[in-house]
Amino acid sequence: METPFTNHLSFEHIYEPAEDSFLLMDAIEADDFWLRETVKPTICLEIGSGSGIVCSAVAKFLNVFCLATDINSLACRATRETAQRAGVIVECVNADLVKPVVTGKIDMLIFNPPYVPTENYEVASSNIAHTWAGGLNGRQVMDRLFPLLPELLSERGVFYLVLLEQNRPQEVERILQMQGLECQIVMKRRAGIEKLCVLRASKAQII
Ligand SMILES: C[S@@+](CC[C@H](N)C(=O)[O-])C[C@H]1O[C@@H](n2cnc3c(N)ncnc32)[C@H](O)[C@@H]1O
Repeated sequence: METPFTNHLSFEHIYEPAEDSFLLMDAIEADDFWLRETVKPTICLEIGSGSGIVCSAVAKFLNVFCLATDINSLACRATRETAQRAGVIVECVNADLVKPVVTGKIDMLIFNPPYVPTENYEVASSNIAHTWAGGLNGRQVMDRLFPLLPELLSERGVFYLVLLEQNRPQEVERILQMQGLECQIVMKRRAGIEKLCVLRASKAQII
């Protein structure tokens, strides 16, 4: 997948693309055939788009219409700029998780969440803390999304989530399986001291 340029951005208040961003893009690229042949996504939503590097790359790679949300308004602006420079349109809304998004229509949902285990008070303590501080087990933000998934995803919808080993990926798998989603860890990577993986949770049949 072609990586969009982000050198027009300052990373003082938004997340600078890192190993987790690239792992997510690689995991999606590895599903290329299945995505094109089975999911055939028409609407993709990235939650927490940051610089916009992931949704812009996905919009271009799969030729899919991308929506994005970010709780940081500066990230929303960055996302729009990155998309424009990549030659795609991404509508980014300044919102908490998926608040304004129409449910039942999302074929592809992407989230590289704030996943670092911290004290709960650190979550949302600043724009930059929003990018990494995940509270207890690093799951405070992503756990709020899980109950919304069955309604949010379309009949063939698929969800890609970046997780850290300390987030207890197997526990997350069980939570999502209980909501009728088929789950699999599709990629793992070590980045310094972090052990990262991408979990895929799907309504569409996996071949
Ligand atoms: C780890 S960064 C990922 C940025 C980008 N997607 C990437 O992979 O490079 C997490 C992003 O989620 C955003 N975020 C954190 N909490 C959020 C929430 N409740 N709703 C929407 N976005 C949120 C942060 O502002 C940040 O941009």
